[in-house]
Amino acid sequence: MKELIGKADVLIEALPYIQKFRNSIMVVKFGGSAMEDPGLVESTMRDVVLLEAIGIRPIVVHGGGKAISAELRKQDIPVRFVNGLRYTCEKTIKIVDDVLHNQVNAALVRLGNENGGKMIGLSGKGILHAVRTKSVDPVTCERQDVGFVGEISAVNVAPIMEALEAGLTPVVTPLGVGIDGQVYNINADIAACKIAEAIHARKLVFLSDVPGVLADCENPDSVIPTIRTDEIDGLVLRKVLSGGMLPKIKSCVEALNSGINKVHLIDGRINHTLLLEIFTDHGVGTQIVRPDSVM
Ligand SMILES: Nc1ncnc2c1ncn2[C@@H]1O[C@H](COP(=O)(O)OP(=O)(O)O)[C@@H](O)[C@H]1O
Ligand SMILES: CC(=O)N[C@@H](CCC(=O)OP(=O)(O)O)C(=O)O
Repeated sequence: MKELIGKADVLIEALPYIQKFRNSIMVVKFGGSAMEDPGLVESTMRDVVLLEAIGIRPIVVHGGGKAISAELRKQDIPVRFVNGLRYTCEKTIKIVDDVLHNQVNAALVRLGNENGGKMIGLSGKGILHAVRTKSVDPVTCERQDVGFVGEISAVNVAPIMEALEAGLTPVVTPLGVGIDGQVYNINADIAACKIAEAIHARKLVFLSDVPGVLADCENPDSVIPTIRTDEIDGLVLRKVLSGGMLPKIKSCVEALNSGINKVHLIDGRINHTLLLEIFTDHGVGTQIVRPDSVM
């Protein structure tokens, strides 16, 4: 009996958070690096189903960088990243489109629905308008061509809003299309931030393969619990942030500056980390805030 009452206590503890976030739109960026363990992927999608079931309106924007790299290697196509962005040649963009849509998106939607969710896969191609971009070195500002990589010029929120209004959870691929019809590869972190901005999401959470932003990448215990946006340039210059963390943090700053209240970076390799972040006060991972926001 004691054990059963304990379970009910857990539900009651979540009550203020359920009341706070009910009807709120929450963007969950599910990184490819947190998708290595199939059991965890299913558990994460089940957590999203729980959010949906209690009246929070989640939008999943997923990555799939590791799955894309694996497919490129299988086809003997070199894998190259420049400041966190994949060099994307003509062959690569086709593989990116195929892997994101047919492998990653399809699997996430299926897992969500098998667990009682109402998920719908949406290609970013109907949502993200893009123009070809270059990679910019965060320290030297040197620009480098990275092929068919897009910068988001506009977000068509209609397909996402239609899905939400129909009670569905959109699961979105990070792809965009130019006015000429060219498909562009878009970093999923940037896609998640731009969608969160355009849709005025209440919360934006990144699930990745690190416990948070680390002061020392070699030391998993060095998580920085809170980072103010005005501290980020210093972290970049001191090379505390590198690789995949660069587009993530850069786009978080833009999202915060355009009205998103808080961004959270949490460890997608830990079971139920998303629920812990939303329904407890324990503060897992790193939160990124504007200097003026109350902590
Ligand atoms: N200071 C830092 N703290 C944590 N991770 C960092 C840091 N700097 C660079 N990284 C790298 O960023 C990676 C996460 O970004 P990325 O590989 O793009 O993951 P995702 O698939 O979740 O987008 C980590 O695995 C780590 O290698
Ligand atoms: C331009 C660019 O780098 N696009 C990414 C898109 C997928 C992605 O961002 O996946 P993660 O979130 O798993 O890193 C790529 O090709 O890997």
